[in-house]
Amino acid sequence: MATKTLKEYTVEEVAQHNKEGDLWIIIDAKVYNLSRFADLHPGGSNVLFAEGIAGQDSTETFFGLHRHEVLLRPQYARLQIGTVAGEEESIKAPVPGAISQVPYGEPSWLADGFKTPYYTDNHRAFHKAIRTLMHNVVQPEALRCEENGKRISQAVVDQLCENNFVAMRLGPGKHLKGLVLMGGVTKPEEFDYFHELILNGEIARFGTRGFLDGLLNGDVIGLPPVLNYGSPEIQAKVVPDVLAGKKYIALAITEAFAGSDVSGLQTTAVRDGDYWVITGTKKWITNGTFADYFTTGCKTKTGFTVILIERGEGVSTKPIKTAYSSAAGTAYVTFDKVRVPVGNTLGKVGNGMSVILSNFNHERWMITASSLASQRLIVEECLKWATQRKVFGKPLNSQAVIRNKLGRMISRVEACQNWVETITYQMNNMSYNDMSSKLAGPIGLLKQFVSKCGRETAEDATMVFGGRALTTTGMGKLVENYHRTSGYDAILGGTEDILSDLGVRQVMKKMPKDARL
Ligand code: HEM
Repeated sequence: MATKTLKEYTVEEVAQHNKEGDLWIIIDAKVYNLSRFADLHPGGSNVLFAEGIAGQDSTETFFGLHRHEVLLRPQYARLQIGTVAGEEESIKAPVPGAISQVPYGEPSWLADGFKTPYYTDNHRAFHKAIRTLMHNVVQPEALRCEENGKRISQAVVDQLCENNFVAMRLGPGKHLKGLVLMGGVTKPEEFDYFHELILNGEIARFGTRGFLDGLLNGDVIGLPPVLNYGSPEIQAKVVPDVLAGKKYIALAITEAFAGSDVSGLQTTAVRDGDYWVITGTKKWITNGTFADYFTTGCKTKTGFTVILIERGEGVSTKPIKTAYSSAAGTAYVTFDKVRVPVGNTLGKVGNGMSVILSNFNHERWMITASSLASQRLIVEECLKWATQRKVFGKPLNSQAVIRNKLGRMISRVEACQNWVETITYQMNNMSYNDMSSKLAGPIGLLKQFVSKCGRETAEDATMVFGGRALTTTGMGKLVENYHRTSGYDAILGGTEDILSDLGVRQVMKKMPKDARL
């Protein structure tokens, strides 16, 4: 495709084109011909003919009203006809894989001059590879799906799975053996919880919370019970296809009748020879609209049992409308006398509670890691906005009340980051049994703390952005999405109140009998 040659113009030449039918403006040393676009401009045409805009350098006004990405969209980029002689652009397009230079825009291990006890050169290389892949492949898809509510496309899943994305999201372990991770950047035996922490953060940086759950979170919580408790036959049938992105799986525990109080579940599995006959409903099932398998909590004669159900006769799913995008595939699932081979039982009959509990720490930590990265993105948005937005002739950050909010946002996200990293370090260095017994309480407390901090930051960010935080497009769109959806982090995987309670109950259990003031 032929590229347009850009001419150089002087400021005086541009100034001649300042009327209807002949309108040029300068934004950041680039000359745009808006003559034909003016009538199509979403902000109206009259604002473009105002004094100080038509034929003039409108950089400051432009960045008070638009995100930079507007200029990068192909339909607008082609309005550029030249550059201003002797001037250079100062606001650069984001480079795939680049590190933000905004203070606190990145965790400190990525900031210039800061040291870290946790991350190695391999984590840095891995981070760069993941961020580049996310920028090039996932971000455009995330923005599209968040808006149109469609599930992630198979083409994008295929590209992700070429890098063994689903396998990495399950964390370190023997399921990684023999796989090539991110084109070989990290060897399976090198992959640790800090790699996974990086991955969980990078997928959460688009301000698209519904899509984030649609990015195969069902696999992350639905597959581990199969990996850890499924028979060799079931594993051979299910695991390779799910890791390859050919099939999808969802965790189906919660019901309209019962959530955390698993004993109240009403989905029943009754034995009929070599089959279970399963009847019941499940609600809020992430990725359920497109899942091929359901890791399902059932009431059996003796207690609670987890059974893998394949989509087929008697299984139906319908989307539930929730506050976030239906790209998450949140479903209401109905099982109507579904016949499932007894061999699909995961773990022992009646032992479902330990099957489910075994993955809770990982799930909660995973939600926390993504929640933390979304929170940091909002801090970065606020720092940028408070600097570029002028009120009464001064930047927003010249107001003490705004600086105070920023100070609290930064402190919260840094506190969360440090705690998440400390827990991640423990996960890296503890045996599985130690993790189960020692970390359930701390991870519960960590998750409720991070989500609570996130919701406070969502409130503060809304005040900083004002009306812009209420619109799904434009300057405040990320803040709008975060404010509307940060409650998901506070609820999915265990609500804040329940997790806080869990943490304290663990403390009570471990209090020394002779502790006295
Ligand atoms: C290359 C030049 C320009 C392009 C491509 C452009 C494009 C757009 C787009 C796509 C929107 C919709 C909101 C969004 O998605 O961010 C918008 C809104 C707007 N634009 Fe422009 N614009 C340009 C220049 C200007 C200039 C120079 C002004 C100066 C007054 C202006 C004033 C506005 C206003 C007031 C809005 C409404 C903002 C809001 O609703 O908050 N635009 N423009």
